[in-house]
Amino acid sequence: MAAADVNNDLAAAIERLSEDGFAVVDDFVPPALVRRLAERLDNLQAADALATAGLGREGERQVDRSIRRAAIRWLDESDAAEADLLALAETIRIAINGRLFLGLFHFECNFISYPVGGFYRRHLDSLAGARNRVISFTTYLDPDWQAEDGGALRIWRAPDDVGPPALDVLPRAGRVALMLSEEIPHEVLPTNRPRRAIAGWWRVASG
Ligand SMILES: O=C(O)CCC(=O)C(=O)O
Ligand SMILES: [Fe+2]
Repeated sequence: MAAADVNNDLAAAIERLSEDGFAVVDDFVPPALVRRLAERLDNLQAADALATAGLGREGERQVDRSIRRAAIRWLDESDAAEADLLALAETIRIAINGRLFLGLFHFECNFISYPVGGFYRRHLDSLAGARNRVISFTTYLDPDWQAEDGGALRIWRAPDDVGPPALDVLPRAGRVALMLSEEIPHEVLPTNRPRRAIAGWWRVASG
């Protein structure tokens, strides 16, 4: 996809994000970068460098395998593929701030590796009022994902929405989903094949 198309798609997605609380952009992460990130995650996994995912921030981690079954590792700039993903996220941050004036500041993100049978039950990424995580980002690293592979990201419209979901997002390679962290409950349905994702959050400057 040409850069101009990507920018148009991103602008339209940010518009939907502000109206609906969530938006999905296909083919946002270029295939070559998806491959490098997938390889990086595989290498980390082979080196036993992933941690069992907990709930909440590092340091106050609780591991509850009835809520979440996955392994994670935080990204940083020291690996070239990770740095390129962080640079791409920075373009999203600037675009969101330019349109929605949210004052997004800090970004943190982690690789998530879900084994067959892995899942993440319905949750919000941030508790309202804490001004903690403001916008959530996810992207996916597995080629040729099909509906029967399971593992959809299931999204509802509001914290107290217990009706049918608004959307099931298949974790297709290159796809980016954005959500308002305090507003949009979501879950990862059990996956029938190993599922490689990156999830991140922008915060506003505190204080
Ligand atoms: O893997 C996904 O699609 C979403 C992950 C998620 O909701 C989270 O890490 O908070
Ligand atoms: Fe989440």
